[in-house]
Amino acid sequence: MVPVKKSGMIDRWVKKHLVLYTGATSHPFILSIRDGTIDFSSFKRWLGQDYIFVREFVPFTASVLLKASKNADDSSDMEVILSGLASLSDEISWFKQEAAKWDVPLSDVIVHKSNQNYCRFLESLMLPELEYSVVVTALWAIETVYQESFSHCLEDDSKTPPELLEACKRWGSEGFGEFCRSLQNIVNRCLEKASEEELIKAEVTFLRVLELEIEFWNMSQEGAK
Ligand SMILES: Cc1ncc(CN)c(N)n1
Repeated sequence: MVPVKKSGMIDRWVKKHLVLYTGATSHPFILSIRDGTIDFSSFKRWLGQDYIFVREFVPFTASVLLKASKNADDSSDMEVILSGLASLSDEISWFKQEAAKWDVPLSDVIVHKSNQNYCRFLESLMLPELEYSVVVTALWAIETVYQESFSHCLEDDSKTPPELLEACKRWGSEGFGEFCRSLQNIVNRCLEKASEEELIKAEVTFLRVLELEIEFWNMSQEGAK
């Protein structure tokens, strides 16, 4: 008999919320990179705002790591999350280099409302009372939106401008995909054991991440409103 692979909660949620998920992972901003029509001023806007976001993302990821060290029932969770945290150091350096290349003064970036909302949401997830299963779901969702999005820009028939290939490879490459799959396995395992209340909280958190990611892409594409 062929063993039937039990699909995890994440697959079920992605199917259930496919419209919102696709909205975040195939946003017009990303599609404009993929088809080569992107307006470089949008890319520069995204660059400056995302630098601010990533700086906020560091303490959030550290807070997930702390919860993993206290609550994870598999010690390898800590190693996966630590590798993600460690790579953010390189990511910040990359943003600084890229900003210099594109003439984006990072010290003068005015934090856009959508970015402020997202950073505030990250702060709310750092509260100690928030369960590990909920915050690791958020970490998975945040990383996966970038992974899926940028991987579209590396597909064979994409016309991604050469100047943007490095950015696309940072998140769209197989290595980052492997990291996201490891996070997905952690989330599925945590959710299998979660209470009904925790499951609802994790699903709501997943949906909020998708909404905030869409708003972030909208801001990058449309500019400050
Ligand atoms: C808004 C946003 N979302 C996700 C990522 C990937 N760490 C990011 N850099 N920025």
